[in-house]
Amino acid sequence: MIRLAHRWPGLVAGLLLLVLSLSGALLSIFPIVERLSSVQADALSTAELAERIQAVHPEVEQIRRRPSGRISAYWSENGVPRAAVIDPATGREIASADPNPFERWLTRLHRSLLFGDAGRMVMAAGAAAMLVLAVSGTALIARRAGGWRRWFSPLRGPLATRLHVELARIAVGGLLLSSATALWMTALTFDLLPDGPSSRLTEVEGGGRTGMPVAGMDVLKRTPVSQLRSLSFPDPADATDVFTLKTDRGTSHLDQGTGVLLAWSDPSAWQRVSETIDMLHTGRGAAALGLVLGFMALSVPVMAGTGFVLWFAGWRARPRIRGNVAAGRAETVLLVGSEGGSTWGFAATLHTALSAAGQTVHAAPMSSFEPARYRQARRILILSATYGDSAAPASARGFLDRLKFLPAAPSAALAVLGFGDRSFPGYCAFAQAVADVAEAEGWHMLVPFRTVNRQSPQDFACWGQSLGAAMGLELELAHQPVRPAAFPLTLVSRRDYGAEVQAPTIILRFALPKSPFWLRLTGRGFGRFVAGDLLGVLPDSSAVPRFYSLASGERDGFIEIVVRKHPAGLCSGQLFELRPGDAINAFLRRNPGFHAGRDAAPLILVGAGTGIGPLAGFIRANARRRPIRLFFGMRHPDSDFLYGEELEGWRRNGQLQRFDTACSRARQPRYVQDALRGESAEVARMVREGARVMVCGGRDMAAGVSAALADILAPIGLTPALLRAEGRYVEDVF
Ligand SMILES: Cc1cc2nc3c(=O)[nH]c(=O)nc-3n(C[C@H](O)[C@H](O)[C@H](O)COP(=O)(O)O)c2cc1C
Repeated sequence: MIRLAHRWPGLVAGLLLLVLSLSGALLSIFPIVERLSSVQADALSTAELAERIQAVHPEVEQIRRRPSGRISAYWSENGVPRAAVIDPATGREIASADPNPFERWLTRLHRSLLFGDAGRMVMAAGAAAMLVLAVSGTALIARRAGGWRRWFSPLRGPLATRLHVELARIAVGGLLLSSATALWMTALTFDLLPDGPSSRLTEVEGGGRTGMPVAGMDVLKRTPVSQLRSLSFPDPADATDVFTLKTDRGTSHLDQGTGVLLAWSDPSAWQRVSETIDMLHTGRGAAALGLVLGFMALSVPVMAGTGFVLWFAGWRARPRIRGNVAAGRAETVLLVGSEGGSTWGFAATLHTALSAAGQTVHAAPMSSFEPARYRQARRILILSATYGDSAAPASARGFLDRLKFLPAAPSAALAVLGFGDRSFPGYCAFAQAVADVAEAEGWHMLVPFRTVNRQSPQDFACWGQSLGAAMGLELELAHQPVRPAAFPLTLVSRRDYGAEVQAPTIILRFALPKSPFWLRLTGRGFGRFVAGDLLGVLPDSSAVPRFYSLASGERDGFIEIVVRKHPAGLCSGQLFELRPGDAINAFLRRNPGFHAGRDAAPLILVGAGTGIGPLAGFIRANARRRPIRLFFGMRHPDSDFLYGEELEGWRRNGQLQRFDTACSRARQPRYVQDALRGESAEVARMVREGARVMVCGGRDMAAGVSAALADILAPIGLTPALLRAEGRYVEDVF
């Protein structure tokens, strides 16, 4: 909803916003230029100023002072009205009082697009669009950052996103102010707000005398020029006419024969508010603020450009399903939960097969779930992946909550198919949770919950058969996984380990691929990454990627992974064949659940075998020298001590406080959990002081580490589960 409120005003009013912001930014320069070029006379009294001007121009009718301090005078010469900027020191004219024609044109363009009242209304609509964009943008930034307090937290994602959000979080305050004040000023222009003085002056008449010199009038002597707005002179031939003095405090009338104050009126509260708003919007009287707001307005063209690029990239990346029927007309509603996009491919295959069987099918992301719209639906089919600890993939965010809070289960029957990878501890856990909640809420299940491991076409075809049987259809789902978009990565170096202990392992280092600016802008480049993210490697004859934890971050300038050779493993087999100069096809997948973070909390890193990869990446990136302790398990120090030399170097220069190793095939075999127990007092102390524990390696090792940690933490009243709930115990297991 907020996203829609942000997208549409931006797309519809984009050009208008460009004109508004650019003209506004240029206009913000004039007040400061005027202020710097005006001769200031704030130390003078209004009486002295009026006397000097009257000495040079006896016919003077009015003196005005602008918020910049510029003084101008108005008089008639032979019946012709004249106006000039005045030097307050001499009372003489120094320049024409007419505004600069460019400034006048720009002001008209900014206020009304040069089209009078109709133009004013269009520009007001532009200001309203800007206000909606600023408010919705503020909410989106806070949501993205994870709360208001994290407003300036570091950003990730494509260049266009980062530019857009980075500028927005600096400029949004100024844009909110400029657009809200613009709307107020438009309302004033169209008389939609009251704007008169609080006590209306009744007709004031002089006492019938004339000729008192201005220099002698007490009120004018007591009014410093810094408070003056205007002084209107009376007609000397009309003894009832009076002086009118307008200052920051109000309006007064003076007898021209005695200088006596005849009447006074305060400005109304509305007037004061309107004047403040005028000042905030135009910078007149607050030139420096005006300039700051002008600078902020300059961010609008960049945000409009990047906003358009983001919308266009999202529109292009949206999965296209041919013949998708509207939600209200479909008998079958197909909801998809996907992060990397592969589940959409399965959904397209299912959509095609059901449509060919005569069904009307609507496919949509799970996040758009709204049962009230599915008026004709007889069944809802959910295909969903799982990411991390039972977490929802991107296109299914918020689904479970909406499911739980439905007033009643719909009459349509439900089928849930989970997509996942058995190597993760929470195999298909999110899809399973969806099926469990739906059953608990009383949904009728069309077929039992099933799963698809590693995008297996066979698992999918099998589920298709049971679905077809339940629907009374012949459903053959022959899915060909689509190869994800990948980048060629060239191998720079390889280091071999572990052959002697039957654990052949390599550390592979690839060059960073160079992506053109346009691809980086739209997020289609290789992307930014840190250690702990994943590299999806596509073996030559398969469309299904294998994921490896990254042992380096983008800042290191290379891509590094650690690979163990699996007997008959297709991908690891191909990686072991690589020689420097050879290339593979790979892509990046973010893994925020296993990042070291940028805070200073101490880290306890525990890994075995190839699990050292991301942990080594964290240590390498530890430029700030946060306290890190490493526990590393291997088979034999002479054979598979991965990163052995680097670890010693990192320890010497303070990036690593200490490391302990455990060797399972040494003379005294030990596992990494034994090393952890050997340091239990120190581990407990670090945890008590806020350390985070990060474990990477095989599932058995992770279970052993968890058990050891449970024993170590028991005396201080903590458990691994408690730490996990606080995000202080994370695992990356395989
Ligand atoms: C970072 C990451 C975390 C994952 N976490 C899990 C998980 O916890 N459980 C699971 O069964 N599968 C997990 N998977 C595997 C994906 O769910 C599986 O590959 C799925 O087919 C991807 O579908 P998608 O491309 O539509 O997102 C994970 C994959 C990645 C890359």
